[in-house]
Amino acid sequence: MATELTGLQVYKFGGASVKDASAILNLRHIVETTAAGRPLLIVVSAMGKTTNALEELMALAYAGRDYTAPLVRLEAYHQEAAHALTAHLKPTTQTDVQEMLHEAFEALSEQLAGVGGTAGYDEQYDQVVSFGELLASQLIALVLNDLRPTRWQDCRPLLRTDTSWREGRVNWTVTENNLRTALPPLLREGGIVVTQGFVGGTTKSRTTTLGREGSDYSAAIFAYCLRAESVTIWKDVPGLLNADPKIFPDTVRYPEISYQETIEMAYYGASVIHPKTLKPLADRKIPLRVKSFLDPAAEGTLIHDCQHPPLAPAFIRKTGQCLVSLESKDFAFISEENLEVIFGALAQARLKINLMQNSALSFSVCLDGEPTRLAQAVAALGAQFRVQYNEGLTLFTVKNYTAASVTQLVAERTVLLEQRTRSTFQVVVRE
Ligand SMILES: Nc1ncnc2c1ncn2[C@@H]1O[C@H](COP(=O)(O)OP(=O)(O)O)[C@@H](O)[C@H]1O
Ligand SMILES: N[C@@H](CC(=O)OP(=O)(O)O)C(=O)O
Repeated sequence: MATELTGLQVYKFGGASVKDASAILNLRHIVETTAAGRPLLIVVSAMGKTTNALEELMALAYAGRDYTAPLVRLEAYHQEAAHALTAHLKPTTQTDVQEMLHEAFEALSEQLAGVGGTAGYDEQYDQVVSFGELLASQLIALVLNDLRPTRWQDCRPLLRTDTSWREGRVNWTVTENNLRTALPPLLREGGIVVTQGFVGGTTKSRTTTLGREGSDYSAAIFAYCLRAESVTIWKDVPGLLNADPKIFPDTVRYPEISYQETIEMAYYGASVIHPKTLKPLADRKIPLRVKSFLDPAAEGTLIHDCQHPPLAPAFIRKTGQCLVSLESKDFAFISEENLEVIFGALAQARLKINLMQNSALSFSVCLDGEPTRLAQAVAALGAQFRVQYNEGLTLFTVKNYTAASVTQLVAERTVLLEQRTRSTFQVVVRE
């Protein structure tokens, strides 16, 4: 029976914020100083680059190659963090951490040893790659339990997805019902629950993942289903900026921004927030804060249902793009019938269109350059169309562009395709 829970905060900590012992102690400090006495659900990602390491292990195991060295490295990385935490934990917690790591790595070794056989690659990938979040969430639950009663919750029996391996689609009805039954009793009276981002489970108790960088989305799923008061995602940046500071100099922070603007930025590729995160939050008008785990007292960005004056132009860079041009072999115009065939083949290959443009005889699409999927689409279209493509390109999008921002962007870059609406400028370039 579902019971109401009021005042729930959801905190999401990504890989960078839990990458080592000092990051985990910083997380504990944030919880201690910002969430005292309130029900708190913490969603965590795998530590640092663990998901990449697990992907590598999976690929080696599947290819029947030796994966001992990277597995030892991954265990040593987690052990190093546990070791550095020792002085900060109660003796019983230290023992619990050691036992947890031992059991988790035994289970991972067993899983890797069983890779192969009849199940497909993607299904087995999910069983292996989910370990990062399972490990990190258990470690953090133990560390926080020294501070305040904290429960670790395996999200797999609760967050129900279908069997779209590596991109599990959420069954919202079942998930909402499960979460609203299981979590409120654990969260009442200031309790903390720590669970995993990125991970879900099927009806048959198989593990699924929600797509790379999907932990932000997990936080939104939990918040939506539990009708949270707010979500905070803790990042290594001061908030949502008008561009990635690792790529663009002189960025500015948006103190406040609407769901709609943010959804568009995420859609165009602003990697700070997973694109699926905003819709569930907007549907229930749950505010999303982006805050810096390096400066938790700073204001950050508030994303919510609001009106605001025009924002400073936002620059978004998406690398690894492929520009495909299709021309009908019989010189026929690009017609609706042709487009139906083209879109059908792209959808079949699960390729995502980032930009498209048509002229009388040719149709161009800019896609994420996923080689296997691209080859599948090209093979399907090759009989009917002359297919040409350029790989290794970059798609820039400028939202709320000005003439000066566009001039600056295209200067000294080879432009292959350009498009603009009243608010958005997009250009495919070779850098
Ligand atoms: N518009 C933007 N504003 C802020 N950060 C951005 C933006 N676009 C891209 N980023 C990048 O997003 C990174 C944070 O996101 P991410 O690495 O996914 O965090 P985590 O994995 O810790 O959740 C920042 O370090 C920054 O380089
Ligand atoms: N660990 C997963 C999920 C995730 O969202 O991670 P992060 O929050 O560090 O982006 C990944 O790397 O894809």
